[in-house]
Amino acid sequence: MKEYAQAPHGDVSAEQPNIIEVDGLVKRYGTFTAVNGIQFQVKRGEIFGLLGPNGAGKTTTMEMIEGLRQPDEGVARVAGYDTRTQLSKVKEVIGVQLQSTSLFDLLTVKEITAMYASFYHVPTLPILPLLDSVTLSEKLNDRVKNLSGGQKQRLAIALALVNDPQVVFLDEPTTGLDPQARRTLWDIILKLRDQGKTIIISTHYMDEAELLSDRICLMDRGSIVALDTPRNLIRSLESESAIEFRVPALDTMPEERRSELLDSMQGIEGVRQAEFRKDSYVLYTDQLQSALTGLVALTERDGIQFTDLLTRTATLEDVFIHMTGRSLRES
Ligand SMILES: Nc1ncnc2c1ncn2[C@@H]1O[C@H](COP(=O)(O)OP(=O)(O)OP(=O)(O)O)[C@@H](O)[C@H]1O
Repeated sequence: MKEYAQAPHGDVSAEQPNIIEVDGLVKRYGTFTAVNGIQFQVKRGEIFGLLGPNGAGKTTTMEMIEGLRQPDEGVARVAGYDTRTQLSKVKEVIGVQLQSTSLFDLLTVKEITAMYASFYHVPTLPILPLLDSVTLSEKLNDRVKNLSGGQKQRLAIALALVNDPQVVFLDEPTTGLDPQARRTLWDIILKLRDQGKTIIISTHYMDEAELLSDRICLMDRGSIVALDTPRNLIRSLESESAIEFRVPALDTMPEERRSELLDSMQGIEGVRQAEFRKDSYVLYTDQLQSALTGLVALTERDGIQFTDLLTRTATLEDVFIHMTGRSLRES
């Protein structure tokens, strides 16, 4: 199996010019504010991940940048073009992956690609090499309805690339796909970046965001909670490792005793942060050995049994929980 651990994060030089500028974007639906005054820049050639739980405002943000949705306030510029007033220019330089459900089921792969190409006034890419680049050349004459989920998503990406755009928008491209199909798509996305394309990808999978993105914009409830490289986001926890375990006696423990226990754990040498989450304790540390030793000493002293102990490296999920108090999945 291919090894993804070495994904080339941070290749994009800080000196690259901005290709997208988002300044104070707001979107309201009635009294509900879906996007609440966000601001960021995307550099040419980077993969920029929008990561957040369902309803965080990722799609709305992307659609305002694409010019598909009018912001109530603020400005988005793509390659210098204002998406409100220069939409036809914006359309020439962007490609947008459509959700597979909106593809025409009865057309063949080749026909739908030719149809999309015919929409453009700018020169489009030759169809066969384009479909080959998303490993669909063998499916040329198959009807869209007969494609698998992964093949449909690859076709949707090919359609987004037909005008050879500078910026490609991918909205949750791997949702619902099996692990192999996700990996195939990741390969295609990384190759697009190698070709110099700028990619904005939204996802609620933290592994995907971490693997693909040069920088990640963590969103929650319409706002940006953090924006940095995956490595720096995790570093912001100041803890490389997390220790998780359960204490079965907790169910019968008085509330006061529970919080005393959490305070004691917080006091273990090397523990930077102690949290109680769902039914488990989570300790964050940069000194795994001394935190573990301290935990064993504490529980022995107080006669507390723990179970299901595991140690792991800290992840973006931990960053999100630290920032918002909720997990990416449960929000
Ligand atoms: N047309 C609309 N009318 C009313 N509310 C809307 C509309 N479109 C989106 N919303 C609401 O705005 C919020 C943000 O939605 P958005 O689709 O941007 O989130 P998201 O982060 O992309 O989530 P998901 O992963 O579920 O697509 C949600 O609470 C959603 O219900």
